[in-house]
Amino acid sequence: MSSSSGPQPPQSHAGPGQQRPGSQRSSRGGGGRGRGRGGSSRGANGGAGGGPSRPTTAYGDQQQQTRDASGPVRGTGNWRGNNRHDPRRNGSGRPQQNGFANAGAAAPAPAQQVQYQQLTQEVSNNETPLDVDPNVPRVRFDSLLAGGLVSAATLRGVKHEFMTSVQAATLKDILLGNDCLAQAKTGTGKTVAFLLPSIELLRKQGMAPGVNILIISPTRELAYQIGQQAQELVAHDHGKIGVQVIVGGTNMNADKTKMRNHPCHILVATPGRLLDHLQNGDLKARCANLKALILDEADRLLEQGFRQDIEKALTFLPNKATVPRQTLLFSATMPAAVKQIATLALNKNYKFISTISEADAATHTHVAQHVLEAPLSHSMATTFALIHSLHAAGKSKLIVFLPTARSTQLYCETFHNLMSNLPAYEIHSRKSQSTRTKTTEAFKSAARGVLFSSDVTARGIDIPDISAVIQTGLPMNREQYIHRLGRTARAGKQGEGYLILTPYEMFFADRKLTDMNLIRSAVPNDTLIHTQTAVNNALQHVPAQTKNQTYGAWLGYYKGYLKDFKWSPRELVAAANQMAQEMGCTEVPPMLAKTVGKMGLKGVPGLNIVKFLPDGDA
Ligand SMILES: Nc1ncnc2c1ncn2[C@@H]1O[C@H](COP(=O)(O)OP(=O)(O)OP(=O)(O)O)[C@@H](O)[C@H]1O
Repeated sequence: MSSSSGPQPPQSHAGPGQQRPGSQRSSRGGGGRGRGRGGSSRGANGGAGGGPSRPTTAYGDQQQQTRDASGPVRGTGNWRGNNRHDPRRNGSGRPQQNGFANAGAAAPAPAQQVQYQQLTQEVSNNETPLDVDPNVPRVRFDSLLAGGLVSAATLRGVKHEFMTSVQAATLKDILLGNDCLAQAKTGTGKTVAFLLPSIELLRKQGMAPGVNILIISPTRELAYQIGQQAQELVAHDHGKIGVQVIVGGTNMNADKTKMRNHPCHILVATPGRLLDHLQNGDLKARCANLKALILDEADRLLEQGFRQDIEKALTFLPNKATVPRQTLLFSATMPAAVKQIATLALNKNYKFISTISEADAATHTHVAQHVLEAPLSHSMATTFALIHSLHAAGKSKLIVFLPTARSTQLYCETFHNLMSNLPAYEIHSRKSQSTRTKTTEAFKSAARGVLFSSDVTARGIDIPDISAVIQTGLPMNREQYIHRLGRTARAGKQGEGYLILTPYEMFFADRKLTDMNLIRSAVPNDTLIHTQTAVNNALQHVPAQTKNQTYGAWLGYYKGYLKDFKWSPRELVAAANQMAQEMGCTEVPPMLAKTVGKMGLKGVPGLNIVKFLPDGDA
């Protein structure tokens, strides 16, 4: 391996004086192709440099107390492996051409770091009951009946006592039939906000044959969840109002049979499957009397990637001039660019309703948000050390978001080999839909565990009692960061957020999240050292196929950030090769020429281009 050109395929990484897998190797996971990135939200260049954070004694103290409570961390049955080395000794920064990280980059100033324990204390004293404005009297659901706004039949399905801000703020406009663009923070009850009055209108106006309300969701999991909530709201009607869900990854003929044989007044769909049915089934005819169109997570649906499907789907719906319909767009985030194109679906005189004032923070103020800077070689160890610390502190229902399906798989498989006392769950687009559904349901009802997830659960998913959300690697954009964070601290509950970035990814925290009051934190050095060695050992049991796929996906994802990182393609490949080495790959993972071509990396030195991939690597 030359120090100027990166590891040359197909040589082994372990040269003279270099580390062998499982000795002093360190690890981290990578990314892969994300589905459509929001160009507008991408950060400007900068922020590279920096290095591993200095350990905070305070976090260490907390860890110490944890140890006192739960036995010694080092050598406990929770962690496997006993090699020792200092994971920080390689430092971090730009990838060297030999694939090893730079040493000794600057650490963040200690003043920026915060005592972890003190922080949780402060937060728990600062309870915030749901998204409620203290200046506005809370509205009881049953008062809507007295006021003649909502019928007893509709209210019978509601299981809550008081309305949330967004439910109160949007009710009248929706009941009046106005088009609405509504924005409210994550976990504040937007689903009931659009379902309840829409169902009430359905009752008041009478149901027409076919689909009356069409709801579009960007993910399958969210579609099922909305379907469930709609079902709950109409359950006492004993099937008079039919609710159905159609999503990709399932049998289309089964959808058709169900729509033919059972009532389908409210249809929840993901964009691709919806379009398929509109183009290739009889759904267009079924929508002939459509009264309401609802886009949940509207900003995501109007972003590149989904927008074309939505635009196309709209062309199959009845002309609004002949069949008037109401359109509702809901989301926690509403970038200006989306507001501009919202008229694509909305009437010109639509109402914009937001329960987030301009001065208000985009996220819940009762959610402490931490940023941990860790070189790529220690991202995984930092993540797992953090999980361990949180678990030891009794915060044991966690979600870890990763940039790609493959890195999600790598983290989960490694975690399986590492922590035996906390169940791990894995969800991403490479899993079958039935597995995804089962995993979501199992994790929803679990008392504790770690869900490793790609962005398929980033938006809308309502999992009770998530103690903390960890985001490792670069989120697709600011909005996605907010939605992922929003999986915790829902419905007024407490929660914490952690963002683990490499020094060159720090531009995202520094430029895109300036208003979030991120707290610089660090995992204590001794915990990190211990975890790193355990991770190295655990990685030896992860199949080469997972590592190879993680490598390819990482290149695909981070290729889009070269400008932000101020990297050349060669530096990108060098960083990927370094990652492969640290994962314990014995050679640079193979890639097909056509894949490399699609990524725009043709001719970049350091890649291992092969004619055929090993079995199963595709
Ligand atoms: N009026 C209410 N009072 C108390 N809890 C409520 C109320 N309305 C909804 N909830 C609960 O709040 C939680 C979050 O609701 P929901 O999933 O609709 O939030 P959301 O605003 O759509 O979140 P996201 O932006 O993440 O999609 C759910 O568990 C729901 O049952």
